[in-house]
Amino acid sequence: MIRDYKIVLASASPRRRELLNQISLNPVIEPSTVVEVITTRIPEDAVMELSLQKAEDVAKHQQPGTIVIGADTVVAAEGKILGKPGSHEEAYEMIESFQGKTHQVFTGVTLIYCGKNETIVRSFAERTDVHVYPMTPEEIRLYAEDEEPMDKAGAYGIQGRFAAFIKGIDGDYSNVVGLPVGRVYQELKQICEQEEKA
Ligand SMILES: Cc1cn([C@H]2C[C@H](O)[C@@H](COP(=O)(O)OP(=O)(O)OP(=O)(O)O)O2)c(=O)[nH]c1=O
Repeated sequence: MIRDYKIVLASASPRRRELLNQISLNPVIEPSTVVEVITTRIPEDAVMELSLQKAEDVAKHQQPGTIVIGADTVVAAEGKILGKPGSHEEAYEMIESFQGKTHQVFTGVTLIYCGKNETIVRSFAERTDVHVYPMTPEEIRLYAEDEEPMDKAGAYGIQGRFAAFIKGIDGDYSNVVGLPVGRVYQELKQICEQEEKA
């Protein structure tokens, strides 16, 4: 059973911890300090790559019987991969580029099971399409000036004030907030089943 394992979340994101708490998992928080390196322009591959780097960094010093979760979220709009904005001006540009349109949010997740004699590594990526209402320059300015966009990929929080501009989504909501918890649970279950059979 999943609750027999120690779960470590290799992320400083409070949203990811809350999403795991929502499904009754209470991970130990150990954010990774790895320097993130992307070697691809394909968003699915980039987020899996980054999630693997974060999970591997934290898995190095775990006891047997631990499962480490690493994750990374980006927004893809008009062929560009957008992470967190570096300034309020950059937040404005990001939001301006996808107001009145549809963009994609990708979250990559890597699960590493540290066993006595073996290690199991599973990486996957989830995509959610997000449709945004047209916004006036004033609405964009007011939102981009706020602190809410500054620690979020694509410079918005669907769970926050930006909900006023969300027309709809196709895919998993929790994936946009930073962790596709349904998929994470299903993958964790498979690791536990694999380990219990061994
Ligand atoms: C698009 C979107 C992103 N986000 C957040 C999820 C992630 O926390 C963040 C993307 O940054 P990440 O680099 O994926 O994660 P992080 O820096 O918060 O944490 P760590 O590197 O330690 O794992 O953006 C929202 O909260 N709401 C949204 O609508």
